[in-house]
Amino acid sequence: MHPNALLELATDLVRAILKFDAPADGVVSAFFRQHRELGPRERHTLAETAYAAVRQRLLWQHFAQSGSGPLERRLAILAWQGSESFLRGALAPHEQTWLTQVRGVDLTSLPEKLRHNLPDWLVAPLKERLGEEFWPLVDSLNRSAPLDLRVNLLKAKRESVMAELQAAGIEAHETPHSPWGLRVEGKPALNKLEVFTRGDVEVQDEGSQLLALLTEAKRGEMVVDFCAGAGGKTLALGAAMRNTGRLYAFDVSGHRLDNLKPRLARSGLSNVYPAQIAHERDERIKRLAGKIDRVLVDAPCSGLGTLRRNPDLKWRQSPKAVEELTAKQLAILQSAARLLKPGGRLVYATCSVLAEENERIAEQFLEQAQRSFKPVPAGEVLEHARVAEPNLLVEGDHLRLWPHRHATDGFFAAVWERC
Ligand SMILES: C[S@@+](CC[C@H](N)C(=O)[O-])C[C@H]1O[C@@H](n2cnc3c(N)ncnc32)[C@H](O)[C@@H]1O
Repeated sequence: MHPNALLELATDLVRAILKFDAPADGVVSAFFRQHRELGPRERHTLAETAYAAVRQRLLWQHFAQSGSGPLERRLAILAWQGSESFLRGALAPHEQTWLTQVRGVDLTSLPEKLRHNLPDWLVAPLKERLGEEFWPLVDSLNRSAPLDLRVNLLKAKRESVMAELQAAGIEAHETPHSPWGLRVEGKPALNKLEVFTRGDVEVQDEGSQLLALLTEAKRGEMVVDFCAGAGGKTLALGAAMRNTGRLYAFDVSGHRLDNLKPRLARSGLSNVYPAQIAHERDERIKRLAGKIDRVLVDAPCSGLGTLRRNPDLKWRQSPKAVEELTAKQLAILQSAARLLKPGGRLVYATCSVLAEENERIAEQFLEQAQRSFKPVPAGEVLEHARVAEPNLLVEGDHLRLWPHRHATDGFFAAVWERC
């Protein structure tokens, strides 16, 4: 494709993605469905450029005040993630001069807002919580997330998967904490490899694996994954149960649960019972009250711990949306808690970094449930689950993961035992 034709497409995609009227990954997929002629390298350049435009939107918009031509073309030029010579081949002489001038600006001289590219309402709580670690977090959010795999121990061992990947020219090493995890070098396509189609591995962030490990589901137990979605954690729980007992995968979204089906087929699990529920007080929940050994509540949340993968969320979320979510989170947690039998374990988790969605929900839950639930320190559970160096993963009684500290998404989890 001619360089300018690709830059024009990048301009169109940047225009579409910056409307923020739909999740960025959906906008990119829809764009590629309309442009089936594009090859993998072109798709990669377009997607990465669009994501870079979202990640550093404030900086690029500041620079794009100079220059000429359509604003989105200037943004696409600034955020370009393909080859430099290809880009230069697309630019008119005045654009070349402008780009060189802009690239010469000393970024350290710019106001903070243009360097962190975050909305004000998010900056304040992050600075308060992280202090000097705020800037390392900002740096980590501007990098892409590593590719982590969870080995399905029902079917394979970590060493054998590593050897098979290596034979396919893919370097992978053990994740630092999860005993199930592998971290792959680069971003190789995996979905056609036998090790994947056979169900020996699933793509899963190490942080998500740690949430399943905290649940410590065991052989023969009755377990509920209350907000199962496409079942990333369901699959990990089912394998931990060695395909025995009963694992209910609940979600209000039938569409998301449908995405669990092919993954379930690959995994070899037959102990999983997916079920769409109408809401958290569904009849099904009432029928199972007091009968369940372990419940994982991977609650719907702002997703602000996943900004490396979903940078659009920082512009699409708002304090009002977070407030609405917190009411839902507490309601789901309280309802899910009724499922547990005495001695049973409840795990509440989010992929948010905000205390409102995390510690505050855990506190409110315990205030109302202190006679029936007692907190369990996450560090002790992780140690018991053979997670390496659990002390690095916790703040007080809770699991707290950060992209800049742990190279995982931002995650929170609290654990309780039913008295
Ligand atoms: C963070 S996602 C779950 C991701 C999933 N556990 C995984 O590992 O792939 C939260 C899920 O909660 C679901 N949800 C929202 N409201 C719910 C409710 N009232 N009861 C149960 N699930 C709910 C959403 O449909 C969404 O799939």
